[in-house]
Amino acid sequence: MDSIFGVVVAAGRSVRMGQGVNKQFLPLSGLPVLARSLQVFEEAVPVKGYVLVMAEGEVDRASRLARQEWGCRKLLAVVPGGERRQDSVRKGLEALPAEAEIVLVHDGARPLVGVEELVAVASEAARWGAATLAVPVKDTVKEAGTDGFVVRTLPREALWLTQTPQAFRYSLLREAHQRAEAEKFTATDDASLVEALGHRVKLVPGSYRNIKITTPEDLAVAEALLRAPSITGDDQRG
Ligand SMILES: Nc1ccn([C@@H]2O[C@H](COP(=O)(O)OP(=O)(O)OP(=O)(O)O)[C@@H](O)[C@H]2O)c(=O)n1
Ligand SMILES: C[C@](O)(CO)[C@H](O)COP(=O)(O)O
Repeated sequence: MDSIFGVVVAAGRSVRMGQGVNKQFLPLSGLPVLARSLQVFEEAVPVKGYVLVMAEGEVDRASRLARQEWGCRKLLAVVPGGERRQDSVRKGLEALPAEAEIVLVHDGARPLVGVEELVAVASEAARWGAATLAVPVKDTVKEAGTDGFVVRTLPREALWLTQTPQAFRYSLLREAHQRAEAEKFTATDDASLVEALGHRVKLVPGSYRNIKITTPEDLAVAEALLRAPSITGDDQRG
């Protein structure tokens, strides 16, 4: 059995949430978004431990809340993040113990992921080296020009929305981050950095419930989903 660890990033600025606070501290059905995200790592038995990445000024607060109020027992360290998401992930990776073989990278802003999804993506990473949860696109996607007109319509059958956790062999993800640093390459997810190495990333079908809390309406949607645990919408492909 591979040694599985996690990195949860929550060091962003929450600009699109527009409330002037870290969105991951906002309450979601009575519990902060971040507490819910960490709970999944606590409950996933194969996960041995995880590192939390926070903005520099929130490290102490998050550490106290997680350990004293949210009951986080597998939390190994809370470390300061960086300017870009990938900087925060890199700093989290550097704080993992040497025994880490598989690493799950998760957005603190995705509180609705299920334990079984987390375990599934880790298991695919153990097999393929790199894997990400993803769901098929439901809308028709247009590529636009700077003039605001459509350039082309993309073939929907081939399009997936990627989520987190994304899981990787630790050595592969470290190499991908080091290469991105050396080549000044920025990407919005870790899978892209691994793809840039020429390594294949396995898509693991996830759930439409696993939304990212980005704008205010996402909180309302997440509240509704928590009230209706049986709604998944995962069969609605087309
Ligand atoms: N420098 C950064 C940027 C983002 N994140 C984290 O990466 C996840 C996904 O990012 P996103 O949802 O875009 O969060 P923000 O960057 O905070 O959002 P915004 O662009 O609206 O400021 C979030 O959990 C966020 O806290 C991070 O740890 N460090
Ligand atoms: C990692 C991610 O959640 C996958 O969908 C997403 O790319 C994060 O992007 P953001 O711009 O930081 O929201």
